[in-house]
Amino acid sequence: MSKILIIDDERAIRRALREILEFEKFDVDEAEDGKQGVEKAVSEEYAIIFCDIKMPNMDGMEVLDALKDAAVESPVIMISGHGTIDTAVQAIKKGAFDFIEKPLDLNRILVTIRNASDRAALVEERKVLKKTVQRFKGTSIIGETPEILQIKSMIEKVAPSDARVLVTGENGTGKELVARSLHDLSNRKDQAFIEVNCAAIPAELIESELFGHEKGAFTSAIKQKKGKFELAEGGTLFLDEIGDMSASAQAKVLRALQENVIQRVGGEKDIKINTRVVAATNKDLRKEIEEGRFREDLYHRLAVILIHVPSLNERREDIPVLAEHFLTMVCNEHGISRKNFSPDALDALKQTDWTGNIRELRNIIERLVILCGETIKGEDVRLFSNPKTVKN
Ligand SMILES: Nc1ncnc2c1ncn2[C@@H]1O[C@H](COP(=O)(O)OP(=O)(O)OP(=O)(O)O)[C@@H](O)[C@H]1O
Repeated sequence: MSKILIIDDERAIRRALREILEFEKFDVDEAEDGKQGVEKAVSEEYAIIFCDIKMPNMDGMEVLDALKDAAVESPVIMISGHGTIDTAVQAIKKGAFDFIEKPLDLNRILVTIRNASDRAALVEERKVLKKTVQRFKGTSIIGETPEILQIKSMIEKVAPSDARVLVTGENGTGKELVARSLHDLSNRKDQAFIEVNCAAIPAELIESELFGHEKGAFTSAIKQKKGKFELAEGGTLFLDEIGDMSASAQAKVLRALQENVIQRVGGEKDIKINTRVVAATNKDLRKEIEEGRFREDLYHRLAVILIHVPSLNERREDIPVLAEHFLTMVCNEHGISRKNFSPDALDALKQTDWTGNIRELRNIIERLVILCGETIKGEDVRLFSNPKTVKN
């Protein structure tokens, strides 16, 4: 239920407004002077604020200024008496949403509330968009160790070419982030980036997933479907966990890469494709080849450029900058003011054994943000990260 704040020194006005608003199923809060009103508006989020213009000590205009300084975004509706209409007009110029006049008119109040609610919904939408943009921005590759700087420079060099790239590294090291950066910095950036997790799709479905199928190709193929190679036309196809692909799918992917054509399952027509392939694996593909599980010819087609992402334990110097980055990101996502790390918290994070790499670091920071106070301390890290993994 939306909450509305009434700031007015006159109890009778507060009571009358409250009755109207509660009848309309709003949750109502009151403040009997400007100072108390500002305090409430800063500490709690209100859908709408009603504020009297003429009040002793802090008047409505001063309240408006204070709310603006505190970046309170709730629409403010001024309550104006006979002598204050001019001031009410000034208030609108200053950013108040609207004003109502005493004596209170039910219809006028309801119309104003409806308009303000629409505005509040827009403000909310803008906040969500802002967070999404921040999250998206947060996907740039963070790190300053020589290993990461080398990866970034490699991405910049390789991205604009159409060369295929094989990204290797343990789970959670940032392989997908590398693949996305390659796409974002390429001439294909305005076309699709399509991801296929080869390990997550059952062997019997992977071919249809990658190449599509014709109607009737198999029992459940009730209509024709395009595969990911076609959907990524002009863009980038990211084949994640390629080391888990079945032998028969490997043979078909090889043909697609050699000839730049595919055939849908159950189809006979060759379809030309212009799709850049970036693949990733946490497996040692050389070993997979030796043991007969991965085709060497496919390996050479995929690994024109090799980018290896080191584990987080191999680049502990990046932990503070990554931790600060995730702290900002997580606080924004949760809509709370930014917390901070004490120096010993950063030391404790640096000493932790990160078997799950950056994904695990991000998760632990989210846990710390939710569970700890304003300043996250070393003892918090030891308590809330997996205790067995902290090195002494
Ligand atoms: N250098 C980095 N800077 C900022 N964020 C990163 C970095 N590396 C990884 N991340 C973040 O860590 C998480 C895991 O990264 P990503 O999914 O790219 O790893 P992955 O190696 O592809 O994992 P998996 O092998 O399990 O698929 C993501 O949220 C990603 O945005």
